[in-house]
Amino acid sequence: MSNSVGAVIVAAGRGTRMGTAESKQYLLLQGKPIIVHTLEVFQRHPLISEIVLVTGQEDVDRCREWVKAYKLDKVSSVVTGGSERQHSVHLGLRKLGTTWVMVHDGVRPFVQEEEITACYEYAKEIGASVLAVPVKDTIKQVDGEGKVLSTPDRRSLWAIQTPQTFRLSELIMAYESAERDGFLGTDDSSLAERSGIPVAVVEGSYANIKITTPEDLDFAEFTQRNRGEVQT
Ligand SMILES: Nc1ccn([C@@H]2O[C@H](COP(=O)(O)OP(=O)(O)OP(=O)(O)O)[C@@H](O)[C@H]2O)c(=O)n1
Ligand SMILES: C[C@](O)(CO)[C@H](O)COP(=O)(O)O
Repeated sequence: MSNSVGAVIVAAGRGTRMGTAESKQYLLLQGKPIIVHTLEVFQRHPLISEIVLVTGQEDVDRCREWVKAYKLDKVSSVVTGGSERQHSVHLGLRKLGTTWVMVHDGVRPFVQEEEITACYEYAKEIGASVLAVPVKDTIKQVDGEGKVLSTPDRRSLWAIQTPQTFRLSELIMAYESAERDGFLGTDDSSLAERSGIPVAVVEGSYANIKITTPEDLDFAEFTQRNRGEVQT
């Protein structure tokens, strides 16, 4: 049976927490849109055979231009996303034709090749996988009035990232089930978990940030500069 691996890269958000006129995924990092940096990581990865990019309706044309300009020939389609991340992912899943899918945030350009490989290996072994890091801060559950309810044991807490890796057919079923039930999750794994799919955590790097607020841009510039990226 084919073990082909594809990626759905989601970049249809508005980036409100960034507070910029330009959506954060299109802000320049070392002269290149953040989304292009992210796409290039998966374009370069030998495991990935197909990429579907999900973006805002008004950005489809310029994304298609960037796909051509940066020779991102693994991108098979650029599609319009939805009002929530979950809707965007679902629209992307429908366009992919591989056995496995890695769902990845377009604003996480610092994922490393070996992390992508590890996510696939663990997903093959366990059923599904998510890249993550152990939390460094103490986490507390707090009620609506700001009163501390509990302090979970930190040793069991992980900060979940992307890519999140699944058998495409299983993730599509999980998405359809969530849609039927009106369930809205903040990541893909929560939909898989509720459908009974076992998910493994793959320890990654704290550098695999989701560029979300202005201070993340400073970190992103520093990281990109210090990675000495070979301009392609
Ligand atoms: N309707 C949406 C919402 C989010 N995303 C994508 O999902 C990823 C993670 O979402 P987030 O960081 O929350 O991005 P935004 O929703 O754009 O940010 P904000 O919540 O600050 O508006 C991003 O690459 C974003 O573009 C998407 O494709 N479709
Ligand atoms: C999917 C995710 O990046 C895992 O941490 C996160 O849940 C996305 O949340 P957002 O609010 O859509 O950025």
